Amino acid sequence: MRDGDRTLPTQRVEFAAETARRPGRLILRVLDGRKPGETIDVSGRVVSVGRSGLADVRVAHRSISSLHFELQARRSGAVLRDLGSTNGVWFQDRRVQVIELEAGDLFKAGECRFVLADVGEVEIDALSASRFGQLHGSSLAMRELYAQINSLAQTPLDILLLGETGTGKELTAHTIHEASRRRGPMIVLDCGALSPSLAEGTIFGFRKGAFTGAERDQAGVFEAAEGGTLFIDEVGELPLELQVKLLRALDRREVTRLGEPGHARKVDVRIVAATHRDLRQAVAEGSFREDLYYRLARAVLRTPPLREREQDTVELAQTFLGRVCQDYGLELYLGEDALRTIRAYRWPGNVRELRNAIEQAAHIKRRGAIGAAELRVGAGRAPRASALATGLEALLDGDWNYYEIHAELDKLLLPRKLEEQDHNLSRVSKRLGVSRDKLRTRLKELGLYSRSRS
Ligand SMILES: Nc1ncnc2c1ncn2[C@@H]1O[C@H](COP(=O)(O)OP(=O)(O)OP(=O)(O)O)[C@@H](O)[C@H]1O
Repeated sequence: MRDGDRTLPTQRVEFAAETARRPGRLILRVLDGRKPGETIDVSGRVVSVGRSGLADVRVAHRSISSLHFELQARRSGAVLRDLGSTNGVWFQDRRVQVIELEAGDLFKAGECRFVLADVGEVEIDALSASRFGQLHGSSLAMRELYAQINSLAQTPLDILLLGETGTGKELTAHTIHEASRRRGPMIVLDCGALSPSLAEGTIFGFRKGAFTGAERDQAGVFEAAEGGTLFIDEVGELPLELQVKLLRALDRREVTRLGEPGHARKVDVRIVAATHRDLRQAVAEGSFREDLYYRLARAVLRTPPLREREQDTVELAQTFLGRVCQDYGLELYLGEDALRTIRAYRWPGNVRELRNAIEQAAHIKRRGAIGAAELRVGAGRAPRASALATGLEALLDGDWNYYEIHAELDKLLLPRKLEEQDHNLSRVSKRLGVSRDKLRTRLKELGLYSRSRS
């Protein structure tokens, strides 16, 4: 694996399944459009509404974009998000990007009015396990994922994994492969790292002399994964001309090496594809082929972001710490204030961020209790550009409300400024042009106060 993970031998364990309930039932009333007054049950975790067949719910009206908005169920309502529509989403006469709705709220998309008529729970299957294959976590969101992997792994279906960066898509692919009991290997093809000139040869293989530099016959990743699983990571980055060829290979289960026209080779490969991009949006924009999307999306799994499974953070932190200690012969544990910091920090979504924070702290401390001071969560230890590229993008794209976004920005900003000023509150308040009292209140609200001095 590319990320320093370890491959464990496949364990055959029987897990008990249970039924559980989670938010997910949404009833939407469409007041305009072709069938005014129609009530639609849009139950599901995230539901898209638009004019095209790509949307989960189609609303035929000229003012509605092909993918117009999305609803995500919450405990007592739903998060409504504009999907880049032309005519916008409107709530109380204001155009909104993301807003939290309660049952009974009326909103507009283009010229059509909708009411979120009712919300409730749906019944789901979950496994009673705190880990499954290489995935850790005992939150309901993870246990639902385990149940889905468990029921899909041994089917012949190809699987599409959707989820934000660093939420465990690759680990999920490994877990699917292990649980599938397919005897061949799992091969990883990272479309984001493919060199354009070598991409086709890497995927489908080539014959000696097929192009300059092709000095010997070479199998592609499909053939290398024979009898096993081909994990196609960042499939949304695959150039359009290769998307056609990939679709053909998937449909016919055969590949043709470069330089061997007319000589197709049969392959027995299970495909698991992943992307952090919204592929339906990419289809709507024309950068991803619709037929390939439907081919890949026959079975879809979502890896939940950390913010949807906060109860897993301490468990994951302990797991990561155990691994560094084992690898480097360190003797460390998480102190009370570190545990408090881990619980209090609003992790945006990325498990990798949590792992990095633990690993850095372990190398700084080396022995004894890791305290909050070593755990520089959200303190912007990454260079500014990459913090902006990953953290902020995820934040702005995520379903955070106004106050949460400001809190996340402050959690990045304030620890950085405190550190620059040697944790001196007066100097930080002067530097930022905000009163000392206001700054102190804010630090307290965010659980950052204990680390600063006046
Ligand atoms: N459920 C989990 N249990 C244990 N570790 C996890 C879990 N989810 C993610 N991780 C950790 O986070 C890191 C990122 O996971 P992974 O590479 O599978 O994510 P990804 O979604 O494929 O990321 P990217 O989109 O950047 O490729 C892994 O190295 C792993 O250590």
